[in-house]
Amino acid sequence: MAPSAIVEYPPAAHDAGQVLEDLSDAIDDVNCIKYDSETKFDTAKDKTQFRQYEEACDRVKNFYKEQHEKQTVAYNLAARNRFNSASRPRPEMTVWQAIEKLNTLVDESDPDTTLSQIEHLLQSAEAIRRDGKPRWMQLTGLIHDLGKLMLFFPELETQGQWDVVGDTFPVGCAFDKRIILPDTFAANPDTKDPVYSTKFGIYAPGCGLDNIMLSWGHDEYLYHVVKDQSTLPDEALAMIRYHSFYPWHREGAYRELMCKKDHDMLKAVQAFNPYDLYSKSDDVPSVEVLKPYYLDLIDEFFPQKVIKW
Ligand SMILES: O[C@H]1[C@H](O)[C@@H](O)[C@H](O)[C@@H](O)[C@H]1O
Ligand SMILES: [Fe+2]
Ligand SMILES: [Fe+2]
Repeated sequence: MAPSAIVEYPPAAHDAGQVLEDLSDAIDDVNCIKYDSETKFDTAKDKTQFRQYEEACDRVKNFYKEQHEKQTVAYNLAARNRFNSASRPRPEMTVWQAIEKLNTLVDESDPDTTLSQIEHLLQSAEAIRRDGKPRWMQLTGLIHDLGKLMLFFPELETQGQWDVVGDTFPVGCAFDKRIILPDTFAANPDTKDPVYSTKFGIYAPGCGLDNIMLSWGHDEYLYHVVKDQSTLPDEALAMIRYHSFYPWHREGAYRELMCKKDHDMLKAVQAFNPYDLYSKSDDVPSVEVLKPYYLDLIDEFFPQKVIKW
């Protein structure tokens, strides 16, 4: 360390904000959650080449056109009711069985990978592990897209991929221009609704993201499954629930709906995002080699092993 970096005590300047920031950095260090460290990827692709939706292929563009037309408040309420219905038979399987089951799915919304989901999940988890992040975060990387299993559960009556994958955004208030391909909302009936088409719609400023209906899909579904059946911390739950909410965590939209807690959650989600996105160009991992390590990790945070999906 260069001599100029030696900190004098007592500090010359009494900047309370700075002191607090230093303290919070120190606490993050202790918790091993240093969010701003350099993240390394064996990336063949540079970061500006990801998420290029205007230039994406028809598979992706058609996906978003359909999703943006069909994600309405009415649909959202119906999907949540189906999920919460006490009479819904809940499929049961371990987390690893769920990962293997998802293996056949290729995500139609994704311009950056055509790998199977098991490979995407292992790439994310391995990138987090490589950077020395805590075990709960590695596990979050491993499971974050398991909500896509919805597609295989007929009781949830998913309508195709449009109500399972892709970016998310709130329904019940105006669709922000910072959502990808924003013009494709024109045919969504909620854009003609006198309340849902206004800036805050059915929400109040500062009401908190917990009180917002995000478009229905794999994030929200998995969040509810994991919240009740794992010992993962709040940051992990936020990473799962909001990882597809790019207009918020990347573009800065909908910030006026946040409450105090959401600011901490935003930092966590932003810390998670590069591992989800940029690991897509990493080497394809070997499932068999990695399996024993991740089986242990799953056991650590899912005490009852067999999960109700
Ligand atoms: O295409 C992707 C994919 O479906 C991801 O799982 C989701 O989290 C992203 O936000 C989305 O853009
Ligand atoms: Fe996802
Ligand atoms: Fe992902």
